[in-house]
Amino acid sequence: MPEAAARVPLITIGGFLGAGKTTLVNQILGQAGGQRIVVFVNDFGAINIDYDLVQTRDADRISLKNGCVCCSLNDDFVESVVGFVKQTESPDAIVVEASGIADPRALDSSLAMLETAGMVRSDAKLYVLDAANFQDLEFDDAETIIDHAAVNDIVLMNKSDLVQPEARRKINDLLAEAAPYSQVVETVNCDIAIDMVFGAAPVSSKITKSSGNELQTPQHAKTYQSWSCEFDGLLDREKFEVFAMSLPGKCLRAKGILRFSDAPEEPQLFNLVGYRATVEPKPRTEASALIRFVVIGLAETFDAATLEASFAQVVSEKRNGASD
Ligand SMILES: Nc1nc2c(ncn2[C@@H]2O[C@H](COP(=O)(O)OP(=O)(O)OP(=O)(O)O)[C@@H](O)[C@H]2O)c(=O)[nH]1
Repeated sequence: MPEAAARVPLITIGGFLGAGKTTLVNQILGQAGGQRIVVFVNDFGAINIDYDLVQTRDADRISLKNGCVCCSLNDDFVESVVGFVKQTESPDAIVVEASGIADPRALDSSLAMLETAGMVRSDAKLYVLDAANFQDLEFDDAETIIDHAAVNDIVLMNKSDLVQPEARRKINDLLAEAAPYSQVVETVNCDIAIDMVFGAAPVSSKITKSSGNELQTPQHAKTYQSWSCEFDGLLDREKFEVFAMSLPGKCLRAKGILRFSDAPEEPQLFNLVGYRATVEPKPRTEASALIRFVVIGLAETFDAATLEASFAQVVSEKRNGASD
């Protein structure tokens, strides 16, 4: 069995839809300074957009597609981690970004297996909490977020730039009660030092709050549904803006890599979290030039057919493609 020090350090990143998990992955990669960090990305939905946004070379980002890591992907995940660790030049560290609907406890058994086999050293478990969106959540959703946050070593109270000190204090109070062993760090764009996350002694094993049932049969508190499309073409910017404004209330999260007919060579990154939408130039990666768009919502209110029809009105040119 490899020495503990020789095991590859592994951290996990959880957090609700749109909290800033991919932003955190890129913060860590930006501070890696030549170290090789392999990133596992588990988007919910058929198209893994976060994969495109993780700023590392293709071979070192692994998309866990077609499901949520807490439900269906643990075997693939374990096998893939083992494959990387056994490479002649194994990675310096591994980062796992769970999907925005995953229960952070769900990876515990896989991580325990990998640790027992001497493959990885499980470092900090991180949870990104969207301080801005938290204020708009219904009571049971807010409870779920706090419950999920509480089983992590470090909680990033992210988007601190968007909330008043009083709101931050309330969240801090809730976390102090529910997560006394977690370290809470207020962040903007998940600006945390890499030294804080690697080598940090996990404290989550001390946490007693998680119930045995949840550990064995992780369930999502709610049922989610997504609609996505991917094609080679262009969108009408004004029509897209009207479409985007119609989304809040119909979905929880939307994101996309878009190309508009007035600037086809300048791909844009669209993000909608709750009621907050942004469009900005897409960071450069080696990824594809196709338009990719994903909308995620609660199954009980989600209307994929209407979304698809509305989005079709926004397309000004389509060369080929597919949607789910
Ligand atoms: N104002 C503000 N925006 C932020 C901050 N952190 C992240 N964002 C924005 O929030 C949006 C969602 O960020 P992501 O990193 O994609 O969130 P995510 O958790 O990976 O999203 P999913 O994987 O879809 O669940 C993006 O538009 C980010 O630029 C922050 O601290 N402040």
